[in-house]
Formats: sequence, structure tokens, C-alpha cells
Amino acid sequence: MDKKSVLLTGASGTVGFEVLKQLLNIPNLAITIFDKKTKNSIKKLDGFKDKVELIYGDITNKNDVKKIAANKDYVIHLAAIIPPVADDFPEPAKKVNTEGTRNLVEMLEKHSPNCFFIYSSSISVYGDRLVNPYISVTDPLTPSPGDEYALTKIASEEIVQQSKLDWTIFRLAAIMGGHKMSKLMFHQPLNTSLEIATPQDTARAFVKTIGKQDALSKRIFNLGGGESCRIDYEGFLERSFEIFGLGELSFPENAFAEKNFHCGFYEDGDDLENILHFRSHSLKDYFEIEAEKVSSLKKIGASLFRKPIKYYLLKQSEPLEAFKNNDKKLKEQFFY
Ligand SMILES: O=c1ccn([C@@H]2O[C@H](COP(=O)(O)OP(=O)(O)O[C@H]3O[C@H](CO)[C@@H](O)[C@H](O)[C@H]3O)[C@@H](O)[C@H]2O)c(=O)[nH]1
Repeated sequence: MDKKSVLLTGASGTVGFEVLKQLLNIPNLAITIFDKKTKNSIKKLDGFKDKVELIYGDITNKNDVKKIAANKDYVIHLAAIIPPVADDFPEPAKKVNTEGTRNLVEMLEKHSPNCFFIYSSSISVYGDRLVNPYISVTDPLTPSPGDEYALTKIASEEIVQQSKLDWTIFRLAAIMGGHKMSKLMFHQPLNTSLEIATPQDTARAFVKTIGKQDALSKRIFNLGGGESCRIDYEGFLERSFEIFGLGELSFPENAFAEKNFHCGFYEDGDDLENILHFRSHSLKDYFEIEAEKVSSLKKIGASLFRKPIKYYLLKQSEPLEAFKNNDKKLKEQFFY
């Protein structure tokens, strides 16, 4: 059998690193990985040097991208700046997410015109779906105000769809596991309908695109964990706090936003599952995996320092800050 050649960008990321590990289990693949050179990427990727072609570089730099663009059969493009950084620094996010995608697409059009381009977009493109949480790919793209990241993903989707390459786009649901807790936890309204997917299942979808080009070609899919991965955000946080030893979810009124975030249930999420069969985790599995990561010592520590930890978390709540400062604009953004 012919050796197929795969390029993976963003290989040290939460999803990317899982993709890398799974790609290595597939026979007859020549794998090239590309990532920004950082302490984290060096730590995670250098050990794979003898198994893959490892190239560090800047996705926005034409010379760097030229080095990885030739003779590829599959390109899994994950390199991106994600929230909260993307929303705090919209210009770099636009440059990396949108212009980086344009750069990569243009180089591939020249040097690998027959490759299959697999792009990772996000559920954030649908915006606030509190009222109508069942989401389909044909729904309007109406990002929440201030969601700069979603705008970069919408612009990139357009670049991909208008390219001369063959492509597929996956709009990723809430990927849970592997990300650090951030101020974003307070941007999500507690009554949000949440469908998660683990990084492992998400990665499996990307890896299983290999050999499935015909079924995926020029189509956009919602990628989520399915019915067994659904919960409301409050329930999700309650169980997470329990696992970490943080006790009850006891935050004051106005700590959490009431609107203008994203997430929902993917009504047509089974379309991708029926083609790729990538799901293996339910919510129960997710919580078990997370619980295993928390050592008894960590859990005891968290129970002892529950109060200061929650105080520290609460300090990051922008909705509460907006309320306290009576910041009209932000209050309108976060509350009814
Ligand atoms: O200029 C940059 C900035 C980031 N990266 C890399 O991009 C990856 C991003 O990973 P991470 O921040 O962990 O994001 P994930 O949660 O894995 O994000 C995945 O899922 C998102 C949707 O949930 C998509 O938007 C992203 O493209 C996709 O990588 C990492 O390897 C970064 O080093 C670059 O290569 N160049």
C-alpha cells in the first residue's frame, strides 16, 4: 500500500497532542507535525523526533509554511489561539487563526493541490443558544458580542470553503479535559445546555478522516460527544467541583453571566458519528477520567483551601466585576 503523508498543525495542543498519539498507531503514514516553538511544545513534541518529521515555525510566516506544504495527502489544521487569550488579544488571534489559515491554504494550493484539508472550527460560531439550544450546521452564524475568536473561525471557514482544495470542517463542541480553568468559567450562564466531547474522542474524529474523504468532502459537521455527553452547565460545574474536592458550587449572585456565550446540543451531531464512529466516552467516562487525574493529596489540599481557592476563582469573574463597577456596557453584555 502507498504511504500516505499527513501534516498536523498545532500538535502540542489539547486536541493536537491526542491526534498525534493516535496517528502514530496508523500503519503506512508519513507524519509531519508543525507547531510554534514554545517551552510547552518542545517539552511535548521533542520526544517524537525519531517517529515524525517535526518542524517548528510560525503559521503566519510564508517561508515557514512553505517548508511543510509539499506532497501532503491529508492536512489536519489545528494551530490556533483559543479563548480566553483570543478574546483578550484579538489582533494576534486574527493573524494566527485567520491569516495563518489563509497562508497554509495558499501554500497547499501550490504545493499539495490534491490534499484533503481538515479544519477545526468551533461551536462558538453559533453564538448564544440559550433559548434554542438544539444546533444544526445550517443554523445562522451569529457569534456573541465580543467573541473575537468566533469571528476568526468564521473568516477561516470561508477561506477554506473558497479554496481550490478539497476540504471538510468540524465545528467542535465544548472540549473538556486538558484545558486550565480560566475566567471563561464565569462567562458561561449556569443554565447553558452543554454537550461536551473529550480530547481523545475529538482527536479520533480527526484521525478517522483518513480514508473517508469521499463521505466528508466539502461538508461541514458538528462534532460533539452525542446524547450521553449532555448536561447543563450548573450540573457540570457541580460534579467538577466535587471531583476536585472543592465542595459546593457556592458563588454569589451575578458571578456568572446570564447571556452572550455559546454552547448547546448538536441536533445533527450523529451525522459525523455515523461516518467516522469516533465516540467512545460518555459524561460518566469523562468524570471518571478527570477524577483519576486528581490525586488524593491534591483533593485533600483543595478541601483544606476550598475557601481561598473559590475566592481566587471568583476574583476572575468579569460579570461580577461589571456589576460591582456598574459598568453599563459590560452589564448589558452579561446580564438581562
Ligand atoms: O501562533 C500559534 C499559536 C498556537 N499554535 C498551536 O496551536 C495549538 C493550539 O492548541 P490549544 O490551545 O490547546 O487548543 P485546543 O483546545 O486543542 O484547540 C482545538 O480546538 C479548537 C476548537 O475548540 C480549535 O479552534 C483549535 O484550532 C484546535 O486546535 C497548540 O499546539 C499551539 O502551540 C501555533 O502553532 N501557532
